[in-house]
Amino acid sequence: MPAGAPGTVERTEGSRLVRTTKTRLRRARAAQDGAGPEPGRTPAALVLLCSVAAAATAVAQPLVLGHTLDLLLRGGDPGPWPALSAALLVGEVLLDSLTALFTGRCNAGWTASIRSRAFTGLLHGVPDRARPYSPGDVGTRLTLNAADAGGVPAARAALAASLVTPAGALVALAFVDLWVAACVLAGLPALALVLRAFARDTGASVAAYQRVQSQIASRLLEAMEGAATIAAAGTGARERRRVLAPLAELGALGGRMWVLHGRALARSGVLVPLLVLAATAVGGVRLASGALSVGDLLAVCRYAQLAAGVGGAATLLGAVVRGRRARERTLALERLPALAYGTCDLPPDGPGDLELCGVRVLRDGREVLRADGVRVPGGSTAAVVGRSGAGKSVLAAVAGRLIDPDEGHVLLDGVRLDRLGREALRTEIAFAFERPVLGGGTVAEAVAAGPRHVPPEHVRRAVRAAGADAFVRRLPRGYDTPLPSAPLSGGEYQRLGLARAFAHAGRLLVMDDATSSLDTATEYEVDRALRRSVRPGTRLVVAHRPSVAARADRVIWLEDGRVRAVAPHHELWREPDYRALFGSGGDEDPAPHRDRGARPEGARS
Ligand SMILES: Nc1ncnc2c1ncn2[C@@H]1O[C@H](COP(=O)(O)OP(=O)(O)OP(=O)(O)O)[C@@H](O)[C@H]1O
Repeated sequence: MPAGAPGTVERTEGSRLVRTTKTRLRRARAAQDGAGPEPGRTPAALVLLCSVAAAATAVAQPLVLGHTLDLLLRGGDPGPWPALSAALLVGEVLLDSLTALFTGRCNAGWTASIRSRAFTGLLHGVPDRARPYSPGDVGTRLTLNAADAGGVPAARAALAASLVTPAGALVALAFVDLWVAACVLAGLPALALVLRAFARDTGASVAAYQRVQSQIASRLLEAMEGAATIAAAGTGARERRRVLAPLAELGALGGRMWVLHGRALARSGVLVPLLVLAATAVGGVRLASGALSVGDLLAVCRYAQLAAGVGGAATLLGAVVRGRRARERTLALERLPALAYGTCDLPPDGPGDLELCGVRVLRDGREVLRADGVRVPGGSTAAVVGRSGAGKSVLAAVAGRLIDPDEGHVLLDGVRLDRLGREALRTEIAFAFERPVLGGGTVAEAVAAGPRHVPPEHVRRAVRAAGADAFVRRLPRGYDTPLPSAPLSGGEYQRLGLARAFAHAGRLLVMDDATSSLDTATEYEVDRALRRSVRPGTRLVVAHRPSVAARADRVIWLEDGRVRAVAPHHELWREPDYRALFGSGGDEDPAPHRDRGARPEGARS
């Protein structure tokens, strides 16, 4: 390919200059973004091509067969016509097989692509915005709906081709005999009306069916997650009724779709034979008057059948309608608002100064957080406290840019978080959660997984710091134990999440209730190890325990989404409202460990 040829681009790969086509480059970029390869248009075009070719052979057959029959009846030499008839028959079978093959490939390609786009949209989306979609709903959208949506291009191609046959048959019919063609043409509008009504009525039912289907999946998953609670409360029967409650509606909607389908088939099932009968009758009259030969009559009957075959498009039309509704559901995931990243970097070796300036977060029209002028100096620890629902997790998410505030901005070492590049953001800010999700792989792989490569010795150091080394070593294969088969308690799993955050700690570490499952002594040990062995930086710790607040340099006290005070724990402790947060009505501080090295009662040495 000559340099600078149209449609080509040059790029460097290491020291090599690589020339590639724009299409390939676009596909490679899509794959890099995690969107998976773009589906080629070829398979859908091939389905159309093969279906149209099959339709053309079907249309040609009656003419050729009729002519062959006439030649044979006359007793003369039929020449190449019998061979041509046989070739058309074989050709149609072959083309039908190819259509089936390409349809399968096309469906698989589109389904994979749609699923991967929806999945990428979900992963890139702001987590907060994905909240309305329950796991069961997401599962349905990514599986059933993606498969239905993936079938649309092939179904649409087949639908287009299925209209070629009746149209071609009508033209051929007109070529053989105008009277019979006029007779068939007169009946076609009735068939078209049947199809139109089917498409219109079925659309609404399909959308409702898909919604109810995902409702059941969501409830089932909720029940599975809460299996222990259900068993303990003895509410199995009630839960079963709750999960299956939408089944009646699903059944009714499914029944309605079958009724619509059946009605369309029945109507066309009555119309088609009537039409064929009328065409045969007109053809018979024309044969008797000598206007048609026997072969012509054969062709006329077959063409009337093919032209009336437009009724068979109902099934394909149903697939297209269902697929389009399903596509709307996968698109909702694909188009979840994603965070846009800037191009700025952080100043090298910054201490991790954090500042929230004029921050407001609104949800459903309600202000769930307002924080202005809240500063956490680099290298210090701030505890975020407040009653349940006060906005602690929202503040943590804004501070680490899991979500963007609706107003205001957050500064890290003087740089606005929304102007930072993705890499700088994710390598410099680490998160640990109450219920981490560590995925598959081995224990070591799960802890190492993250924005930067973590060597094995750092993994072990992080696991030790999180107080997880002892139980990890007791696992059947130690650090190489696959996580799904590791018998871990909630607290142990939480510590692995902490270990992952420690292994990737940058200049800001946000811990959202990440030690809630640890006993006080272990939590204290983890805190000490965090100060000693994890990369120094700023810590923002959402806490419910006074011991955590007491060890922090300052406490950000939230009340109903507003910052009530920012001060050290021992100063705030003088306020009865603050003490009440920790269930302490008296003046005695249950966590008198204000110094960094102080140790709670019961802590091991
Ligand atoms: N995506 C959202 N949509 C609607 N409301 C939301 C959303 N995210 C948070 N909220 C609301 O914001 C408020 C603060 O939530 P947040 O999770 O920050 O509370 P919290 O202080 O961390 O509570 P807890 O201690 O119980 O975890 C709550 O009333 C919550 O319902």
